[in-house]
Amino acid sequence: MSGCDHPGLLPMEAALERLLALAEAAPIEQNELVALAEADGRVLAEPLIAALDLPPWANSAMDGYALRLADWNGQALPVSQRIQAGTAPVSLEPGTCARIFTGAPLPAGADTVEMQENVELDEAGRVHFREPLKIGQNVRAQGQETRLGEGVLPAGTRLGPIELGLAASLGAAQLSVRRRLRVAVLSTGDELVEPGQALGPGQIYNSNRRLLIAWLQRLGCSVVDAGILPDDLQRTREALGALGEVDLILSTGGVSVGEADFLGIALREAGELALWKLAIKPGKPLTFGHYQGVPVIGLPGNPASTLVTFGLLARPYMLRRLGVQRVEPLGFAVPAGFTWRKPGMRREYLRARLEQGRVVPYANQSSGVLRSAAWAEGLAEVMEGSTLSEGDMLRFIPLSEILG
Ligand SMILES: Nc1nc2c(c(=O)[nH]1)N[C@H]1C(S)=C(S)[C@@H](COP(=O)(O)OP(=O)(O)OC[C@H]3O[C@@H](n4cnc5c(N)ncnc54)[C@H](O)[C@@H]3O)O[C@H]1N2
Ligand code: MOO
Ligand SMILES: [Mg+2]
Repeated sequence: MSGCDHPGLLPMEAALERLLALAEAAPIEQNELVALAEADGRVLAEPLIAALDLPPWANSAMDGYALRLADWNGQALPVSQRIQAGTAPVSLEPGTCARIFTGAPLPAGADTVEMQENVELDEAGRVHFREPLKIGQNVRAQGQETRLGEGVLPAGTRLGPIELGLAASLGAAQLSVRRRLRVAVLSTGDELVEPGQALGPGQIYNSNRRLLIAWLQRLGCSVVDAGILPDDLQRTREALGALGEVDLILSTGGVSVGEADFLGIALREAGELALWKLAIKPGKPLTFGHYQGVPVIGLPGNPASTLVTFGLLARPYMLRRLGVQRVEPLGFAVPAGFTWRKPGMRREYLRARLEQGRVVPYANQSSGVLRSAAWAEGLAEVMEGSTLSEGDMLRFIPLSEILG
């Protein structure tokens, strides 16, 4: 495999680097306190600091008997108390053991738990332990997971079920999170009609709007639906200018070189385009600019181009504005289940599946075919300038890594 530069097309890494630098220059810095129940998908604004030791007290990892090992010389021990989870034990009487259950606090004086399967009880109810016993066995020490005051999650953490569970375990009822990113979604195209309406000649249904709004909602954004914009320069200027209250305008279509592609023109007259034309397929005419100070990402109109550029470029940009550090999907290396004979000038993101551990691309990779992505489990990355034989390794980015 070898790299290959295309004059005028920006390589993927450079495009992403530029976008992330633009994001860092426009960070969202307002925070809000939200209940845990509302925090899924949000970004932590301040580190989560442990307000207690976890576990708060030493407890038993097993159902069994607690003893002080130094008190035991092989003799049977009487049971002096019974301790269930949720109760407070008294100190262990010397020369005795305590009946104890999983998650119950260890009584002061005890340091070891034996599981009930390993002991025998005699008629007098005394417990016969067997060698060997190891001091501390089956005891979960106070603070073994987390110490009071310790930083548990850094600011910039994207909260999901695991982080919310962890915050709950530390007793946090509310978290300080970045406010939602406000994103306007604009669909450009004279041909677009909303589902539910009849199609006229030359018309198609608007799929990008639904795709993007659902995706943005999963990302925790607050969405302004700016509807459909006709292919008209003056209307484009007006529409962009009317969306001032948002953090980002996300449009689809109108960024290529056609005579009805006005989004790029409107952005260019408003100032410098920070980004246009990338060495990727699909997604070449991806555009970034500003309109009256508001960042605008112009996603190419073809639905698979919208999907790829949103997932691999716009999504990282948006997360970085909220302070998330790791914003790019990792993916993993898998062997190709296909051959690739013609090295391309652009890096390709094939809509593909894994079959028997190998990447199989959808047969029709046209950027107009959204069905390819519904069939796919991920994006298979074919580097610019490379050829592939079956079994050669390439990166596979599961859609699940970028869809939320
Ligand atoms: N002469 C050239 N033509 C094109 C080039 C080029 O380099 N030279 N690039 C092609 C590539 S690559 C792409 S990608 C598209 C991008 O076009 P635009 O972003 O300008 O988008 P449109 O022209 O408005 O639409 C493209 C295509 O997508 C359909 N579309 C648009 N919006 C939606 C929507 N909301 N829902 C469903 N489908 C949508 C539209 O009907 C077109 O078929 O340009 C190539 N052309
Ligand atoms: O970049 Mo376009 O998205 O190849 O079809
Ligand atoms: Mg066009």
